[in-house]
Order: sequence, then C-alpha cells, then structure tokens
Amino acid sequence: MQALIEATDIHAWYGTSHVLHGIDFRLQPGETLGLLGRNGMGKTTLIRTLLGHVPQRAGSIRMRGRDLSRGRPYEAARQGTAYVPEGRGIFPNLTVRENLVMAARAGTAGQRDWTLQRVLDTFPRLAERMDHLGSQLSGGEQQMLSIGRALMTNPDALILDEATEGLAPLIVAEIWRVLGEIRRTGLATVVVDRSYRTVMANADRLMLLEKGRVVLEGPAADLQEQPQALSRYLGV
Ligand SMILES: Nc1ncnc2c1ncn2[C@@H]1O[C@H](COP(=O)(O)OP(=O)(O)OP(=O)(O)O)[C@@H](O)[C@H]1O
Repeated sequence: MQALIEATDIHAWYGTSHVLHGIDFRLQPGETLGLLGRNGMGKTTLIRTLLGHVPQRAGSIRMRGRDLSRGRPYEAARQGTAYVPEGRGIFPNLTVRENLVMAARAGTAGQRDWTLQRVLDTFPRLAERMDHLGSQLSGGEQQMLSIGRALMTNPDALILDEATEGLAPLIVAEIWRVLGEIRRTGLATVVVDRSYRTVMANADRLMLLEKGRVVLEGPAADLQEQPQALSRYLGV
C-alpha cells in the first residue's frame, strides 16, 4: 500500500540549533498515529517540517508518492494533508460559516464526502454559532471550527497538534468523541496531545520523540505493555 506520508532521515534546524536528528516517519492510509514526547522534544517541529513550514531542513519527504522534500505548505495540502495547528489558525474576523465555506474543496480523488452539512452534524455546537465571528467563539468552539475547516478540504490525512490543549474536560471529551468518529471513517490521523493515556487508547501506532530522535515506536497495544519505557521518556 502506498504511504500517505513517507519521510526518511529528516533533519531540521532553527538558525544554528539542530532540532531534528534523522527521523524516519510513515503514515499509512486509515491509520491513527500518536506522536508523544515531553515538551520541546520536537513533535511540532517534525509536523511542521513534514508540511514544509520549516525552511532549514534535510531528508526525503514523499506524500502519496510525490517528492515534497523541498515542498511548500500548499503543496502538502494539495496532496491531501490537512493541518490543525496548535493555536487553531482560524480567521477571527470571518463568521463560522465563512471560515468553513472558504476552506471547502474536493479531495485528491475528487471526493466531497465532507460537506458543510456533515461538518455541522459532526459539531452541533458550530451549527448554533454559524453567524458568530471566529473571535467570538469559546476556545473549544474555535478548536472545533479549526477541525471542521480541515475536514472541509476532504483530506486523506489529518494532523492535529495539541487539539485539546487548555480546554475544559467536557469539551476535551467531545473532541475525542469526534476524533473517534473521524477515525472510523478511515481518515488517517496524526495526533499530538499531552494526555498520553488518551492518545494511547485512541491510536493504532505510537511514536515517541526524545531530543529530536525517535526512541520508541510500535503498535499502541504493545507500547502500553512497556510502562518503564513510557515513564523514562514521558516522565510519567
Ligand atoms: N521557532 C523556533 N525558533 C527556535 N527554536 C525553536 C522554535 N520552535 C521550537 N524551537 C525549539 O525546538 C525544540 C523542539 O520544539 P518543538 O516545539 O518542536 O517541541 P514539541 O515536542 O512540540 O514541544 P511542545 O509540546 O512544547 O510544543 C525546542 O528546543 C524548542 O525550544
């Protein structure tokens, strides 16, 4: 099966600071990958490098077989990879409806499975806020809007960086419920989240980063049985 994302020997730098040290990364169609590691270990940088946001990088990056080693973020989006960044990235001066509609497009195979209606059915709270501006939404609603916008692009892969950060427990539960639904539709997802237990319970495969290197990788069910390794790398 052709991988949605296949990257080998990825390095990244911020100025003279060498942050990623030779990471191999693969995302298969339909799988949920949990990316774990303590603060500052390189999770966000890895995602941003794969998507072409970090200019100082080396290594090979392919999306659906296409070489994007020197690719720009819009090229990753065109290859079906949608990104929900930390901090959400919605348009504060546009309404919920405008934020969603302007993101709409067909997927890589021309699919239009995610319509405005389906996104609103998935997030009923957004349906109630259609004419509110992005800036008028609560943090949880903004996060739902950010995920809704990503779904409107009919992606093959959805990458979520700290999607539940700073949100109230009920909203966190709601977001994980939706991620479960999305997972069952067969959309591949990469999830970065601090609540490692929830990630473990909701992912097929886990990858642990430590100082810009992969230190542990495998099926979530296997890693759950290695509490010493998890406590060593996650400090839990
Ligand atoms: N824009 C930047 N300029 C310089 N250094 C950066 C920048 N962004 C991140 N770093 C550094 O790169 C390293 C990796 O950071 P990164 O944000 O990728 O880690 P992370 O695992 O996602 O952590 P967090 O959970 O805190 O976001 C850290 O040492 C961080 O200080």
